[in-house]
Amino acid sequence: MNGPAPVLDVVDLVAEFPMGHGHVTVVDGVSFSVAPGASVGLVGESGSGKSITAMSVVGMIPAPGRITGGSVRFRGQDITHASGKSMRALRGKEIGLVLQDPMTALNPVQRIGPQIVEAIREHQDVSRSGAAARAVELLGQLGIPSPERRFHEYPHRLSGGMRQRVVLAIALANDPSLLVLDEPTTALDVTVQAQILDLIKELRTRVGTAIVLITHDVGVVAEVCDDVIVMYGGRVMEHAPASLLLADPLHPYTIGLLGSVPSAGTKGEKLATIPGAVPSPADMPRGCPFSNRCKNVMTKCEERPPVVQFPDGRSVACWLHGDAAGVPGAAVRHV
Ligand SMILES: Nc1ncnc2c1ncn2[C@@H]1O[C@H](COP(=O)(O)OP(=O)(O)OP(=O)(O)O)[C@@H](O)[C@H]1O
Repeated sequence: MNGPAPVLDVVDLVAEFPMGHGHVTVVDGVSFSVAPGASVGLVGESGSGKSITAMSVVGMIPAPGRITGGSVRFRGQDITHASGKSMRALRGKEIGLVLQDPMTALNPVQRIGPQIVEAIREHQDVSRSGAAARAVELLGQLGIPSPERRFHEYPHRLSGGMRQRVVLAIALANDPSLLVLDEPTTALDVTVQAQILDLIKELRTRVGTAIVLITHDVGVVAEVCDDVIVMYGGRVMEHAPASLLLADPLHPYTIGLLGSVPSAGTKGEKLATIPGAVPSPADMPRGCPFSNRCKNVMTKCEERPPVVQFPDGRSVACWLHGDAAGVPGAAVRHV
């Protein structure tokens, strides 16, 4: 790949949880990279491995889960198996993180303002009053009314959406190089969502922050993401520039997720529901994990599909495209 060195480079990542005498693989050979100022969206149904991918990247895979293959590089440094201490230091400053449950990131017995102030002062040489002013400014930018008053509230006094914005304020406070967001706007109303997306975009251009964003919202994908990774059964089914993926999805799973008439105009719409349910990781079909729900299933799908890389930047793991070796410029990678 040409251009600036990626902020984040994930190669063939595998993550497993122990089960009985064996284990289940919940992230299975995921690769992607994010350049400075670029953004990648992770989409897919619940249980497809998006959160565990994101948590593996930031060193927070919940025990007893662990990374058993592949690598994660942050600004050129291998952090795949970095210690908890060094990852905590990175997460405070260079990696901003917003997970689904905002309470896990907040101290319930400390007022929210001082929590943001502490996050700033831990990594920047600023006075307490300077950091407090910055905290109030951030809360205001995130659409929190009366931020000076809210500064003194405890987390439990705030609604879920407000708490989520406090976590965002902490994640944004130190101008991180990488921002990992798991459904950051799901609980929020449309106006606040738009404010937050604007702030994320501003950070990309001003600081060059690289973004990894998990979302169920097609509108958010269209608005924020340069590239999209569609996951299912822990695997990448399709990876493409967002505009191409929304206009012309290749994988039957992506087509199902986007509904029958996908277009970049499906703003604010949730991903569609596909008949059938995601099997548990232990019951995934062999070969293509989507084969037992796929309208286009073929005998061949009992074998693991190769990843076909098209010259326009799209890649897809599906036997329907498995003969793309004949397409000029296409590359087929057997995994
Ligand atoms: N602590 C855990 N122990 C065992 N299995 C887990 C654990 N956490 C997640 N899993 C399993 O890992 C798989 C991937 O889960 P993950 O949370 O990454 O999916 P997801 O795509 O992010 O879904 P959602 O959109 O609901 O967050 C699921 O099958 C889930 O059951």
